[in-house]
Amino acid sequence: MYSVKEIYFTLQGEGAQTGRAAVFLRFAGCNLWTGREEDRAKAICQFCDTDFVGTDGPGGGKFAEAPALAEAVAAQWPGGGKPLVVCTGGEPLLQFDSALINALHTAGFEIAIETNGTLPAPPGIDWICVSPKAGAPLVQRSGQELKLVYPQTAAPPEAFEALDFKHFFLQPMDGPHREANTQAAARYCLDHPRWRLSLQTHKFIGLA
Ligand SMILES: C[S@@+](CC[C@H](N)C(=O)[O-])C[C@H]1O[C@@H](n2cnc3c(N)ncnc32)[C@H](O)[C@@H]1O
Ligand SMILES: Nc1nc2[nH]cc(C(=O)O)c2c(=O)[nH]1
Ligand code: SF4
Ligand SMILES: [Mg+2]
Repeated sequence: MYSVKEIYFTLQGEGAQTGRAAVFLRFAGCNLWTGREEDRAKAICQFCDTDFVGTDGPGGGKFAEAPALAEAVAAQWPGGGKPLVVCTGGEPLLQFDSALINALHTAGFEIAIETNGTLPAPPGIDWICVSPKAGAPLVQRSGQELKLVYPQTAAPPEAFEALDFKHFFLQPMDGPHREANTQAAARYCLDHPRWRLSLQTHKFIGLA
């Protein structure tokens, strides 16, 4: 059984695949926050910008089997190009499994995942984006991109730059200090050129 908050078609707004059309498959639930505002201050991850509670979003629901979920994802793809699904959440690795990887590949999709890295990714995922969180164990230490929300005092970029990733991104923390965080992230990338700046471009243009 998969609990899905929402399924929708948009452009990947972040990281190395920015601008690419993708179906977003957002799983419900996370291991670093309940998703309830009253719990935010005591959560391990306190800056989350996402509603991942419940299965009530567009295209959301409970899916008993992987093929049914893959079919719901495929129904959102308009045709043409290389179909891409971005599996996110919440924390997708709480629910993601080899049955779903097989079903999405069978449906013709390239599979990307956005994860906090606290759980190991099963084999077969085409694009792994890990976004480490201060105070949480980092288990998934390899992939295509590491996208660190910046700044996190207890998770400085230097702690991650030796890991096995192709791309290293800093993404300014959204919230009340977004502008200052963006300046600080840009400054860090200027001073440390192996890091690149990832802006959440979908937010500029009103995409979800
Ligand atoms: C909502 S999370 C879901 C996937 C997974 N739980 C994770 O944290 O990577 C998707 C992406 O948004 C980032 N993110 C969450 N809140 C943010 C914020 N306030 N500002 C910038 N990026 C944020 C996360 O770090 C992650 O890269
Ligand atoms: N357009 C768009 N791109 C994204 N890339 C990662 C996102 C996420 O929430 O995981 C996200 C998102 O929520 N929207
Ligand atoms: S780990 Fe990801 S989904 Fe969970 S609270 Fe943090 S940013 Fe949100
Ligand atoms: Mg998002």
